[in-house]
Amino acid sequence: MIWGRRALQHVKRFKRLPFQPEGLHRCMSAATQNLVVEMDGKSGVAVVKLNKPPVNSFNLEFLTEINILMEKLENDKSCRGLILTSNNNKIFSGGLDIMEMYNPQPDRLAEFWRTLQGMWLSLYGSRLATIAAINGHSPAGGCLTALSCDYRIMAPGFTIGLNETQLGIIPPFWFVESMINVTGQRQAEVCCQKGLMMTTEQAHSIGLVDDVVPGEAILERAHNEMKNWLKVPDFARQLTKRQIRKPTMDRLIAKRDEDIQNFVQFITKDSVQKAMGVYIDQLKNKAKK
Ligand SMILES: CCCCCCCCC/C=C/C(=O)SCCNC(=O)CCNC(=O)[C@H](O)C(C)(C)COP(=O)(O)OP(=O)(O)OC[C@H]1O[C@@H](n2cnc3c(N)ncnc32)[C@H](O)[C@@H]1OP(=O)(O)O
Repeated sequence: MIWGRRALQHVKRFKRLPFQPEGLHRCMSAATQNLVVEMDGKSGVAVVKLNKPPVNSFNLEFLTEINILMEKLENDKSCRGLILTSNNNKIFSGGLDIMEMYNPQPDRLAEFWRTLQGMWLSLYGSRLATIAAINGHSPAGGCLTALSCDYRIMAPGFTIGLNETQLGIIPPFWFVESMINVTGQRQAEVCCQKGLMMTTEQAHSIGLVDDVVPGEAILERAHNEMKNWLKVPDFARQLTKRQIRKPTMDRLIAKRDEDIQNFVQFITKDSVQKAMGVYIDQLKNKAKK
């Protein structure tokens, strides 16, 4: 588990999650209730439901909460698998909280990005078998989160993609590499450059999604798939995953500060702030209609 020093400082502001590995437990975060965790001590599978209305967008506090939980699961020897889904059956995650990037305080903006890097590093590099049960729309940061898992199951009728270029934003190299590593270079070139939001079926056809299952059956399917992953001895699976993912992770670890600086410089540009203001107005007006 890889932690930024500043992220750890931030973590101290949150209460510890009352995590109990034995038996079936439902544990709500004492701090914000943004995560619903169901841990089955018998199978060693934790189901984590994103539960931050209205759209499970990732702000600094939510990312920190996820990082705390990931650390707990990583350290819990009885936990072997993680199924990540949403408590909202229409939206898996709306991606990064746009309000974190609009009129930001530079220090908080940098901390926000470092914490997102931490979330990606911990999920992408997790020793756990990880399955995303994508039961709703999953743009941008939502797509990145799904891409960080080992396997993706998606319900029909929704959209997914790294749509940053459509918003005039450049997806960072680790977003793009996550896509390349799942879909291959050619498909990643097309969908990242064009900022495509794909239907479930389109995402399935390019390998971004491994399986398409109706929303009501998605968790059952995820549990069945998890059983297959957990038939493999943990040690062999974990080291193989590490071998495959390490070069991508190492590239971000080596450039973490530079990546934060690029992000802060880019987001605080007047032109980017102006475009973001227009985009937020469009979102809010759409919501009013
Ligand atoms: C070198 C260079 C390096 C540069 C490096 C820069 C890298 C940046 C990388 C960025 C990654 C990202 O994830 S950027 C974020 C990208 N995400 C998006 O664009 C998603 C936008 N949202 C949507 O498409 C939709 O809202 C969707 C999630 C499908 C849900 O649709 P619905 O119709 O169900 O709901 P809506 O009515 O639209 O939204 C409900 C409310 O939630 C708000 N809302 C929706 N998405 C939100 C979001 N992401 N953040 C905050 N708030 C959001 C709306 O404004 C509404 O607020 P009220 O009106 O107050 O109720």
